Amino acid sequence: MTAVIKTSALRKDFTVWHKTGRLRRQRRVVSAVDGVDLTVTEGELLGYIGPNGAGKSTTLKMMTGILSPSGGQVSVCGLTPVPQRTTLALRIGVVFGQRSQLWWDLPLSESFSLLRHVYRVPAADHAARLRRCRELLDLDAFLATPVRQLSLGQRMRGELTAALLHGPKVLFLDEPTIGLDVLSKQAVRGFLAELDARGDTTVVLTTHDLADIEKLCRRLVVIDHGRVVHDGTVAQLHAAYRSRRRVVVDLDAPWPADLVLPGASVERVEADGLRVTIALEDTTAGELLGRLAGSVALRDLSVREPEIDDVIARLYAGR
Ligand SMILES: Nc1ncnc2c1ncn2[C@@H]1O[C@H](COP(=O)(O)OP(=O)(O)OP(=O)(O)O)[C@@H](O)[C@H]1O
Repeated sequence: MTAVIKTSALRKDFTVWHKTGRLRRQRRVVSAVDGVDLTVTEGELLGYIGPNGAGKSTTLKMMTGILSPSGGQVSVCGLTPVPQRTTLALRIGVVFGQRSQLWWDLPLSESFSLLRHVYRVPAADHAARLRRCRELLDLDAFLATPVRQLSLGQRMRGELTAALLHGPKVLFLDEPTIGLDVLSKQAVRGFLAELDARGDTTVVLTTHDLADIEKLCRRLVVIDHGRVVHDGTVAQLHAAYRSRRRVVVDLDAPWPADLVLPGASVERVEADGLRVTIALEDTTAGELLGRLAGSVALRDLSVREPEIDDVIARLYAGR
């Protein structure tokens, strides 16, 4: 597999000054990215997550040539981002929440035409890519609307299109679903899933919306205080943090507090003892059911898979 993005011991330090008195200031160095080693291969869709201030945007800015590293190496499409920024711009697409590639006073469609000239895209390629985006992102209803009048969800769909019209090899997305309504989120996720299925674009996605991760990413890199604390699949993350399945049982008579459940623990008792949530630690739902059937008046039962929010919350809390 070809490595499209490679970083080794990548660092970024910022110097910040704090006021310590009326005229005094103290210098402090913040290591926003503190030795990140990462390899992303062609066609991967990588989720890059972490709590606020973890260093996600700073990493993306170094990968896209906006910021120079303080140390280590970064290469994207075989190029060194800052010195080769102009060449790199032709090979990557970028959607950063705060920045826009669109012309605010022009209709969306005119921004797309201008971008074709900026990137010198052959007309047929441009038309084919735009057609696909129009279909998948449902753009037609607002193509003639000036960008400043678009809703956030409409603009984000426009930004995604703008980032892809020159056919980049790598797409960097910083919080593409933040603040979007349910339908726009679905449209963006569906679009990214389709992009992933085609396999010709490598995507790096930062998000605080863990549903994005669950729906889209096989591989997840978690960064905290500038360091990688997990690199693997979502399933591996659950295994590492011993995520547990839960069984919720509804009863006809209150839960007997003295009941012993080997390999499981009672997490919550509600509804006057008629609903109990049990975490499976070292047993299966089947074994638990067998045990419960002889001891309590079961009315209903459901099994809940571990939620990624839980495991991520535990990971962040343990830092
Ligand atoms: N230009 C800057 N000058 C000084 N400090 C900065 C600068 N940019 C980022 N930082 C600091 O570097 C750290 C990492 O910031 P970064 O924006 O990369 O985090 P993030 O993971 O993207 O966070 P968020 O989820 O809140 O967007 C933070 O402590 C931040 O305050």
